[in-house]
Amino acid sequence: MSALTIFSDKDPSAPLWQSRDAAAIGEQLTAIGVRFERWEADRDLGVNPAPEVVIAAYQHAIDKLVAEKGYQSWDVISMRADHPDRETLRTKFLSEHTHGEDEVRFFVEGAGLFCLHLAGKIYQILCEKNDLISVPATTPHWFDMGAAPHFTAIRVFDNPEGWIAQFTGDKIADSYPRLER
Ligand SMILES: CSCCC(=O)/C(O)=C/O
Ligand SMILES: [Fe+2]
Ligand code: NI
Repeated sequence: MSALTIFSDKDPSAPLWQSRDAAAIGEQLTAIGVRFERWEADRDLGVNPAPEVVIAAYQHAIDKLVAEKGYQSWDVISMRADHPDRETLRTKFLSEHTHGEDEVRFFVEGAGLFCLHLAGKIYQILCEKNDLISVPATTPHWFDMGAAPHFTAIRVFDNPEGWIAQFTGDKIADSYPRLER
């Protein structure tokens, strides 16, 4: 079940607010300009699907996003507990960063923790299968896939090159809870 936990960005010791209720989560995230919706990730992908398989299975969802917002490229990120690059990638995404475009992700398997740093608060969003999230461009954030990652997400970009990030150099992520799994 997806979840949202909000902290002050000055105090990681106790959450200010927490919920697993979809409507309540949606309300909080809409208030800060984050799109969060439950879509249907109902296609059978088999075990460890290749990116082409994921794209083909969810072309209808990609087409919908492209028609809505004119996105220009997309890819698939899939991580498993035995992936040889899991630690390197976990460390990279755990560094606070921004993008010059909205961060649009559709989770079609597993889960990951998005952490947004905005308006003096940290919004930790546990995204799970079926969740579509769009984080506004320039929002400082980090992402935790956990020590034993298991997720597949479609990433949709507003530029032909794909994933481009600017790291803020802020070590704030080190003080906040990580994905517990
Ligand atoms: C579920 S996609 C996570 C990796 C990524 O693309 C990103 O920008 C994290 O912040
Ligand atoms: Fe990001
Ligand atoms: Ni799975």
